[in-house]
Amino acid sequence: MMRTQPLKVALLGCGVVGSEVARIMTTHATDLAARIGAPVELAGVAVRRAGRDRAGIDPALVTTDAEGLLKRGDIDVVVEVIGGIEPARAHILTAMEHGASVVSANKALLAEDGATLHAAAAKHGVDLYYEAAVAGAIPLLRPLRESLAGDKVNRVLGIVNGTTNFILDRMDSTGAGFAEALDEATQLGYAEADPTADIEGFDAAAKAAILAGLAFHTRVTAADVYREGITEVTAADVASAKSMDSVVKLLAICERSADGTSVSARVHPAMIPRSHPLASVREAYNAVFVESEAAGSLMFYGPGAGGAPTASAVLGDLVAVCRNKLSGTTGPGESAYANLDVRPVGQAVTRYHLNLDVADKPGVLAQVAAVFAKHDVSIDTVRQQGRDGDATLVIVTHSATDAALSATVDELRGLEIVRDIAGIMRVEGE
Ligand SMILES: NC(=O)c1ccc[n+]([C@@H]2O[C@H](COP(=O)([O-])OP(=O)(O)OC[C@H]3O[C@@H](n4cnc5c(N)ncnc54)[C@H](O)[C@@H]3O)[C@@H](O)[C@H]2O)c1
Ligand SMILES: N[C@@H](CCO)C(=O)O
Ligand code: NA
Repeated sequence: MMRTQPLKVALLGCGVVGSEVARIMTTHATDLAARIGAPVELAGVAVRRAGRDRAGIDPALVTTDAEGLLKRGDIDVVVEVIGGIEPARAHILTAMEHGASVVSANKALLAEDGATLHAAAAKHGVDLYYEAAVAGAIPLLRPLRESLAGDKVNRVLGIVNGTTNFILDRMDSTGAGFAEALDEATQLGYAEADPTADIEGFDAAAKAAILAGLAFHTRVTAADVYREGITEVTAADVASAKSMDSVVKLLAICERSADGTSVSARVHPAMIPRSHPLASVREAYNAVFVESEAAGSLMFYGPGAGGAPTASAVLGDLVAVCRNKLSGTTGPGESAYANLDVRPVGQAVTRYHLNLDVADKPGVLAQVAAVFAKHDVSIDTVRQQGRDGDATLVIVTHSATDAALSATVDELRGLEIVRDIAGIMRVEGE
């Protein structure tokens, strides 16, 4: 039976995502009502600046007083698509205190202080859903939170930032340098005016924290995630990867340790073989592998950004929390019972690629190999390219800790025969 009394929705923020949420709520109102079991009504839209023409939105609903809207007392669900930490956090807490469930796309806030929001949701008996916060439209958090709740996830590995994937893809396909590829991403509207959060890896690190928390039932914040962006990736690095039939991708990697007692999360550029499924993720798409004990490897792929795709995830959450409201229940809350240690990256092991410019004379290879051996870094392959008396050694190691590799590089730099070390990059996916 369809309830005739509508569920009231307050929209906070009416930018790229918010305007698409409002549009779909209007154009798909009949279907949404049928799926929920009650109509949903846009009861208010909080914006930063009033007076703008917002297509399809009744100007009478628009307010700059978000707190006033939330304190009215008749709002059932709040959709937060402002972004950033404050005032988004304050608004979400006010909404929950007044009995509203919350749908948010705010990865920065969830990764910094998800615990406070989850605690408030539990205290006030409301929902907190945020599928749009990671990998946009791709259903990923619900599968982790619900579909895989009976399995044991060991690893989550993926491309979770569209802007940087677009830049690296262009560098690979055209040979462009980083700055040139960033310009193109900006012109095409992929990169924001201030692209720092994307290119320095903050956006991906926030997403990695959220993924690790859900995957391992452990609180992981953005500060726990090791982070390197792509600003140091050069055309030469990409060319070097190409010569090894590999591509450079910005990866988010969340792992359970072999003994199962700790987890780690890291975001950094890495070389992966061109044959790896993540290598074929082009332009601004996202893709995430989830490796779990019983299910094996699952791959999630699709648009990770953009107004309409992100709104799709928001609307899916909206339907879910409205259904819960109607049936007087809430969905799963925070699951952090495992409380595993979160390891620093220095202890995480990966393979490394590096280019050493060395003098081309007898004994050089042995001296270089001795330094690797001294720091317990085992060499997998060495390829030598000669150049007028000098040579470049392209070295790929077996798995080593970041700390061991750094110590190796430091000592190599001190050798008289080593002219330069470049292209230091992790190697994943083999
Ligand atoms: N755009 C995407 O592709 C995408 C994808 C996934 C998640 N997200 C997340 O969605 C959220 C919104 O992103 P967006 O791309 O729509 O950003 P946006 O900048 O286009 O929109 C945010 C809107 O909020 C408004 N705003 C700022 N402060 C406000 C306040 N105090 N009260 C009311 N409104 C206020 C701004 O004026 C702006 O219109 C962010 O958390 C973002 O990380 C975006
Ligand atoms: N800036 C983000 C938006 C989606 O979260 C990206 O490029 O992936
Ligand atoms: Na998603």
